Amino acid sequence: MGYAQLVIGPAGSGKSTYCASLHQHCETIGRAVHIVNLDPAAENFDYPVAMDIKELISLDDVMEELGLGPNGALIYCMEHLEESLDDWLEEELENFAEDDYIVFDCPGQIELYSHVPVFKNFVEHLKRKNINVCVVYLLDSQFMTDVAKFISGCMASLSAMIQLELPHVNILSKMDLVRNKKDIEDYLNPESQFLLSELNQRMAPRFGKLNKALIELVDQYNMVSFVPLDLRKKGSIQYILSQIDMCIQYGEDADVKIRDFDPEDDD
Ligand SMILES: Nc1nc2c(ncn2[C@@H]2O[C@H](COP(=O)(O)OP(=O)(O)OP(=O)(O)O)[C@@H](O)[C@H]2O)c(=O)[nH]1
Ligand SMILES: [Mg+2]
Repeated sequence: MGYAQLVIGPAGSGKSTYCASLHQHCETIGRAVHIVNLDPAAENFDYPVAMDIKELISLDDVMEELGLGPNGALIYCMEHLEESLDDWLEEELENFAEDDYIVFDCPGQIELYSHVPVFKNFVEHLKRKNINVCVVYLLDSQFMTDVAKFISGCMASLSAMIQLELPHVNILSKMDLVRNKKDIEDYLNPESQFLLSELNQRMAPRFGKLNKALIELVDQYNMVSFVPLDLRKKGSIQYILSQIDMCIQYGEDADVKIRDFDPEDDD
């Protein structure tokens, strides 16, 4: 049984920084973790790259050879990854041990998680290899300044959740930049009534029904919860890691093994 985090979220939300911090944290506590770059445009890394999509395909090459713009080229690269799941990915995964913990640092274009099927198939492939995967969705706390942005962030995360059908942890990144912590706290575990009244206050009355429907949707999926990530605080990344570990049952197998040998079970 292997374990993986799929680190996704909008462009610039802090995915690669999170991966680097996670790597550093794991190194400090003596835990093995392997970070994989899945962004064909990424150039600089603050973590050792255990596996790199650029060895399969690079954005620059695609732009140059096919005359595509950056976004079209990215989609092309990711479609190429999708076609290479059974050979390139399969071979690369052979380099990991069966119970390794892998973190995939993904590109930031959100269409990749809403309607392009590459990650859906990527994840299916990991599941077939007996890897427990958790989606780690990063959202920049700088955009959590009002309810409309919050709802739009929730919708983007929700669409990834529905598409990928995986355990899902939402993270509010860059908490060190938040001046007024109180404003953000309202959004970490918000009450639906609070969101609705905020939204109604902000929008023209004719949006009342839409607001209600949106809030109900978010509420029904029970996903309006964010874990704050403040990289200045040591405990922050540790707490997030423990939440994710719980989602993918990391560490639980070890317990089972110990229990198997419990002398009380021996008759
Ligand atoms: N202050 C602060 N800045 C951050 C934090 N995390 C990321 N940043 C900055 O935000 C910018 C984007 O961070 P990245 O980690 O590259 O974001 P990303 O999501 O990997 O971006 P893409 O891969 O391009 O989508 C960089 O300038 C980072 O230094 C944080 O916790 N605090
Ligand atoms: Mg990145």
